[in-house]
Amino acid sequence: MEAKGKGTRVVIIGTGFVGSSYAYALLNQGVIDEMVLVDLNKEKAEGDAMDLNHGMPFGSPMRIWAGTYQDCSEADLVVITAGANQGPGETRLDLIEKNAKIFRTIVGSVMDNGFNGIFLVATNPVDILSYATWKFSGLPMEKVIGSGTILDTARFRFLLGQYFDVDSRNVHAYIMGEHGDTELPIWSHADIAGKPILTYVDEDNHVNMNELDTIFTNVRDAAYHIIDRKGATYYGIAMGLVRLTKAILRNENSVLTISTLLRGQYGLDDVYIGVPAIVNRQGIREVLELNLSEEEQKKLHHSASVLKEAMKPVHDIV
Ligand SMILES: NC(=O)C1=CN([C@@H]2O[C@H](COP(=O)(O)OP(=O)(O)OC[C@H]3O[C@@H](n4cnc5c(N)ncnc54)[C@H](O)[C@@H]3O)[C@@H](O)[C@H]2O)C=CC1
Ligand SMILES: CC(=O)C(=O)O
Repeated sequence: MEAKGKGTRVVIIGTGFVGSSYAYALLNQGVIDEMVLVDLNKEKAEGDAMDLNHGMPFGSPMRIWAGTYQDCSEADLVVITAGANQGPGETRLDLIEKNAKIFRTIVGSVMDNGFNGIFLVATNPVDILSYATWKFSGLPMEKVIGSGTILDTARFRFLLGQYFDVDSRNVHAYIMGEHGDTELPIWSHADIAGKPILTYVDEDNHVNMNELDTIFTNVRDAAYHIIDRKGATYYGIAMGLVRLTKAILRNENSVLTISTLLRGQYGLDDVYIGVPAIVNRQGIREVLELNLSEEEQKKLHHSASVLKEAMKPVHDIV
């Protein structure tokens, strides 16, 4: 274990495709002072630490090393990207049993070392494993965040930006619900620079609802399309995790679609699910409760019920 310096420390558990892409993006964006890489495969973590350190002269100074769970005692943020990923045709929910068991060990080891920071979970199924992390850790729910639909929302904004030929940063639109097959687009609150997207359907002959529906389908199925082509997805989520890391460690009060525990919001309870929330140094400051259309509300409830059903085997081990 290395003694903590003065700055911020992130420990990444699982340096596979997602973990190492996140580490690379973190180094490039100069967000933190110390990065610790932990993996069951120690040589992979060591190799990644060496490789990343060799880029240091081209980036911002920071300390990077392959470490152990002991390094979590001084961590501000522990990001979990460890576990199995989907094979072609496999859904995220198919990964529950394998990854829930891995999580019991990982979260237990982090907590046994006196961790008192914030957990950020990306492993799938992310909503269910975020719930499990909250239960396994005993930390307040504010301090256990799942990446939720941050990536789906980014995909949605990107594809809408392409369709309307505007910068995706000026497209404001959310995907809510499960990070998975039952997620839903929130058309009722989607706008470009303040102009509701649905008004274009009425006003502009070039915009029609069928094409917008296809955009959503491509968002929902993006992981399948990428996995069919190259076996895994990692760059998009890596950048989403960096965005979340900044929001947390720089106390940004940013609105991001993450997975958090609902306690009555949207009429839902005891489920981690993707919703817009204000994220800062405390973790989740507040869940934003949008005024959803009746259809959106129904779809969100359906998504939550699918998650709750899928979570049943996890309840036996938490
Ligand atoms: N939330 C999101 O939007 C996204 C989530 N994912 C998920 O991220 C997870 C990781 O995906 P990849 O990086 O592609 O997988 P990968 O197989 O490349 O990496 C997983 C890593 O976890 C390590 N690992 C396994 N058990 C461990 C343990 N007990 N302790 C420490 N390390 C352990 C493995 O050695 C491996 O290096 C998957 O569940 C995947 O579905 C992937 C993309 C997007
Ligand atoms: C794999 C995954 O969860 C994604 O790319 O959305």
